[in-house]
Amino acid sequence: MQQFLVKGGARLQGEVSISGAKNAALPILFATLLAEQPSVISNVPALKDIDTTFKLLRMFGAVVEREADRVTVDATNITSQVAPYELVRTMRASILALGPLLARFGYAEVSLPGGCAIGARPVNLHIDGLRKMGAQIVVENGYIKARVDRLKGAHLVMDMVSVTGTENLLMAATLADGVTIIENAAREPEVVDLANYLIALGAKITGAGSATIRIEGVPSLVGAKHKVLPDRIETGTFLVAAAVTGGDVTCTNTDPAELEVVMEKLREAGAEVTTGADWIRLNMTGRSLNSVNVKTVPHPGFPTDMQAQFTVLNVVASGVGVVTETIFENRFMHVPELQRMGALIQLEGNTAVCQHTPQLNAAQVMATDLRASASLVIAGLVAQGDTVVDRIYHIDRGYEQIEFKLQKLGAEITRINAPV
Ligand SMILES: CC(=O)N[C@H]1[C@@H](OP(=O)(O)OP(=O)(O)OC[C@H]2O[C@@H](n3ccc(=O)[nH]c3=O)[C@H](O)[C@@H]2O)O[C@H](CO)[C@@H](O)[C@@H]1O
Ligand SMILES: C=C(OP(=O)(O)O)C(=O)O
Repeated sequence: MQQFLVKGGARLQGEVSISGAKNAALPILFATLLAEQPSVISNVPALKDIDTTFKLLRMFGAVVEREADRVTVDATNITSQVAPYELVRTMRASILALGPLLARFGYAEVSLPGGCAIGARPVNLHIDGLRKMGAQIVVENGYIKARVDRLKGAHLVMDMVSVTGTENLLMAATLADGVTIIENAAREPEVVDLANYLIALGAKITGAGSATIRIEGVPSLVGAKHKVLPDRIETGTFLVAAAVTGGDVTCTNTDPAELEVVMEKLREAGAEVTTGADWIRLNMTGRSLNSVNVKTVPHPGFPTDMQAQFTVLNVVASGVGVVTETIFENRFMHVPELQRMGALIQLEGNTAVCQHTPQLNAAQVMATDLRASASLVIAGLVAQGDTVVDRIYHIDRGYEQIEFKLQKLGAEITRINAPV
C-alpha cells in the first residue's frame, strides 16, 4: 500500500497545468457505448477511475486505445451488457453504463454500487426514471437488471438534483422513441460537456445547463471527436493549496467560468484572484487569510467536492468559519483526521465549525475518500513536521500526478511504500 509523505512549510509558487475533468470524462466514456462508430475523446486524465472505465468498456466488448490524453473507443460490436460487482465496487460511476447499454441493446445488468465513505448514495432516481421510460427493472442478488424493447420518451421530474442520475437519463433518452423532458436536472458543467458530446454524436438535446433538459430521441448515433472540459475541482484544490501556503500559483488549461463561486469565496478569504481566458492566478503575497462560511449546494452553488479543502482553509485562516454540508450525509470523515493534526474543529450534525489553529502538527492520517485525501495533503503542506497520508489509492482515483504537480510548485511531497 502506498502513502504520501508531506513535509510542511513550503510556499507554493509557479504554474500548474490542469487535467481534463474526471467527472466529465467518465460519463462521456460511458456514452461512447451509445454510438455505432468510434469516437475520439481528448483531454482524458490518467486516473484510476478512468482505467476502471476502460476495463468495463473492454469487458462489454468495446475496443479502447489510449495515446497520451487521446482515447479512441469503438463500441460497434458489444458482446456483453453486464457490469460486475468487482469493478463497480471500486467506482460508483460504473452506474453510468446502465442508461447507454439499456437504450442501445434493450438489456443491462449493473451491480448496485452501494454506499461509500461519504454517504448511502442510492440510485433510486436512475431506476425510477428508466422505469418511467418503459424499462422493466428488477433488483436481485445485488444487481440492477433492466430490460426493454425500446425506451419511450417521458416527462421525468427528478425528486432531488442528481448529477449522475441526470446523466444516465440524458444518455438513455437520446435513443428513446419520442421526446423526454428532464425537470429539476443537474446543471453542473460536466452535464453540459456530456450533452455537447452527445449532440456531436447526433443526439437532439436542448437546455443542458438549465434545470429543464429536452431530448428528442433518434434511431441511432454516430461517432465524434470531443475534448473533455478542464477539471474545476482539481483547479479549486490547487487554488486552496496556494491560499493556505501563502503562495502565488497560476492554474493553466482551466476555465474560470466554471469556478465563479469558488473564486468568490477565495477572494472573500483575502486572496487576490485574477483570471484570463484559460487561467486563474491566486496570489497571497502580503495578504492574510480570513475564514469564510461555506454551504454546499448543487451547481451553480458551492460544490460539495470542494468542501473538505475549504475546511482546511478555515482552520489555517484567522477567525471562525462554518462549513455546512447539505449534499451528502457523511462527508466529514476528514475532520477526525484533521483533529489528529490539532485542527480546532467542532462537528455539529452537518456543520463543521472551524477555528483558527495557530499551528497544525504533522501526524499519520488516513484518507477515507477522494476529496478528504486532498484535504489531508493540503493540511500536510502547512503542518509542522512530516505528515504521512495513508490509503492514497483514494486520491489516485481523481487527481492526475498530484505529487509531481505539487513538487513543481515547490511542495515537499513523495510517494512511499507503507512499511509491511
Ligand atoms: C462521478 C460524478 O460525477 N460524481 C459526482 C456526482 O456524484 P453523484 O452523481 O453520485 O451524486 P448525486 O448528484 O447523484 O447525489 C446528490 C444527492 O442525491 C442523492 N441521490 C442521488 C441519486 C439517487 O438516485 N438518489 C438519491 O437520493 C445522493 O445520495 C446525494 O445525497 O455528483 C456529486 C454531487 O455534486 C459529486 O460529489 C460527485 O463528485
Ligand atoms: C465523490 C466524488 O466522486 P465519485 O462520485 O466518483 O465517488 C468526487 O469526485 O469527489
